[in-house]
Amino acid sequence: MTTPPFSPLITLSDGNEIQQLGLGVYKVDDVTAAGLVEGAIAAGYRRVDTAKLYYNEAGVGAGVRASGIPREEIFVTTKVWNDDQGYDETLRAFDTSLGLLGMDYVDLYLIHWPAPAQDRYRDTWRALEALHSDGRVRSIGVSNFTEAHLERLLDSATETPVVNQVEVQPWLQQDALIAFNAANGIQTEAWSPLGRGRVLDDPTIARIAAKHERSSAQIVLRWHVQRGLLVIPKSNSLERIRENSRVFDFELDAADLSEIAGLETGERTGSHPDAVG
Ligand SMILES: NC(=O)C1=CN([C@@H]2O[C@H](COP(=O)(O)OP(=O)(O)OC[C@H]3O[C@@H](n4cnc5c(N)ncnc54)[C@H](OP(=O)(O)O)[C@@H]3O)[C@@H](O)[C@H]2O)C=CC1
Ligand SMILES: O=C1CO[C@H](CO)[C@@H](O)[C@@H]1O
Repeated sequence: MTTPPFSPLITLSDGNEIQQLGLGVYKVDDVTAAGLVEGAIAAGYRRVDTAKLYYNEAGVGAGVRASGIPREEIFVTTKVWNDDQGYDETLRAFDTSLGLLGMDYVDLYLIHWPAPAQDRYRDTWRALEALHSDGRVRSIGVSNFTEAHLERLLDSATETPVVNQVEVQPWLQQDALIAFNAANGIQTEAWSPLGRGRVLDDPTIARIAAKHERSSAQIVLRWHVQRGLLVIPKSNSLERIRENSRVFDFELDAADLSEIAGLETGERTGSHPDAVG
C-alpha cells in the first residue's frame, strides 16, 4: 500500500520543482539503502539525497526501481566528491555515479564542498554546466559554499547554482547565508537538519514538542519547513522516517519561532567549509 506524496513542492530558479522534504542517506549502507528508500517511497517520500561519498548510490537506485513509482516522479540528488573536482574528473565521476544509480539522468547534482585549498570549484562548475546543458542533470547546485565561495563562483559562472546545501539546525541558523542565497535566487537546503540527532534533547525543543504533542524531531523539521528551507532528515528506521514526514499538519506559532531563534550558538555538528578538502 503506497501512501500519496506528502511534501509541498518548491520551484527552483531554473523552473524545476523539488519536494521540500526528502530523505537523507548518509551513513546508510548500500544494502540497507535499497530497502529504506523503497520503504520511504511507500510512505510518501519522493526525494532522496545521496552522494558519491555515501557509497550507497547503487542501493538508492535499486530502492527507487523497487518502489514501482515511475522514475520521473522521484527526485534524486547526488554530489561530486572533493577528490573528483576539476572539469574532466567531474565528468568521469558523474558517469560513475549515474552508472551506480542505474539511471539516465540525475535531478540535482551538487559540488559537495568548495574545497578552496584545491581551487578547482570553478572548473568543476563548468562541468556541471555542461552536464546540465546536455540534459543528464536537470538542476545544478553547490553544497557548503559560503558567501565568499559563491561570489567567486558567480564571477566566472554562466549559470547560477539553484541550491546551496549547507548545515542548518537550531544551534547554527545561518540567517546571513540564507539571505545571501535568496538574494541570488539560490534555494537553501538544510543538511543535518536535526543536528545529527543532538538538538533533539534541547529542553526548549522538548518543551515546544510537549505543547504541540509532537516529537522533538517533528518540531525541528517543522521549523525548517516554516523557514522555507529544503530539508533532508536521515534515519535508519522506517518508523522514524514516517514520523519525520508528519510535519505538514500543524504549525509553530510566533512564540515558538522566537524561542527557537534564541537557540543560536554558532555550534556546528560538521566541519567549516574552509577546513574541508
Ligand atoms: N552536503 C553535506 O556536506 C552534507 C549532507 N548531509 C545530508 O543531510 C542528511 C541529513 O543529515 P545527517 O547528518 O544524516 O543528520 P540528521 O540531522 O538528519 O540526523 C540524523 C540522526 O538523527 C536521528 N533521527 C532521525 N530521525 C529521528 C527521530 N524522528 N527521532 C529521533 N532521532 C532521529 C538518526 O538516528 P537513526 O538513524 O538511528 O534513526 C540519526 O542519528 C544526510 O543523510 C545527507 O543526505 C549531511 C551532512 C553533510
Ligand atoms: O555529506 C557529508 C556527510 O557528513 C560528512 C561528515 O561530516 C561530511 O563530510 C559530508 O559532507
